[in-house]
Amino acid sequence: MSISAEDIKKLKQEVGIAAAQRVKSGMVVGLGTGSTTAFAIEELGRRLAAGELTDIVGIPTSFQASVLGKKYGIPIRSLDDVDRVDVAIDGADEVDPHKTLIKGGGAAHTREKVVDSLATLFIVVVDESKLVDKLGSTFAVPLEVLPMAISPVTRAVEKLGGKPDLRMGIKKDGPVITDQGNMVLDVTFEAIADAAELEKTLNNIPGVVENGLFVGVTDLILVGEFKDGKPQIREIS
Ligand SMILES: O=C(CO)[C@H](O)[C@H](O)COP(=O)(O)O
Repeated sequence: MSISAEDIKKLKQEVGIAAAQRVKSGMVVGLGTGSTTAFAIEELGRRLAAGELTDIVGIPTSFQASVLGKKYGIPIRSLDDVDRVDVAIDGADEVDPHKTLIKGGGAAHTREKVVDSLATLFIVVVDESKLVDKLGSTFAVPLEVLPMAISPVTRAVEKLGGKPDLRMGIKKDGPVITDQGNMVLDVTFEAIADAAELEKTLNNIPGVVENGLFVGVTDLILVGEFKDGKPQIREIS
């Protein structure tokens, strides 16, 4: 049974709020990127304004997360200002049964990997449509690539059996440019047998800044799903 866009939005909201409710006063919080995390950031702001939370700071994983954090009154800091990240809340494009992720639908996976990997507790927030048996079945692996290296990186991933596609802007002519001024190649692989190995192989190609495979980083997944017609949250740890 397919879920409507409205129902998916509802599930994103539920898991975003649930993740934000796990944050405690005094914590350094990694603020992920995307429509699901946006609900978490909004809930953090609501809790701060209501006095349920005090003294948190947010480490944004993108320009967009920074803008949202400021909008909702979360003090924004950089990794230079803190010595730890207590919890990070972030979305994903695919989640497999080993808690391995593909991220980067918002072209923010490079900063996301830095912040999410540092977190003592990394919470992934997704609706049930993101769960897959095999990684790569619905989403390509995004690579952030230095613009001057697009051609050699394209050839290198083709040699690995991947089909690269330069990500183009939707409301912009030309390629998507990341927060770091780079481009994104979305690479489709027929099968990803060993995600850990592929993550390393891709990052070893000169010119690749980071790829969207997140292996061994996830601590907890909150999945929004419908059961008996009602939205509920399943925890996978
Ligand atoms: O990796 C990401 C951005 O780079 C997002 O977390 C991912 O694309 C999920 O987004 P959404 O919550 O909007 O479905």
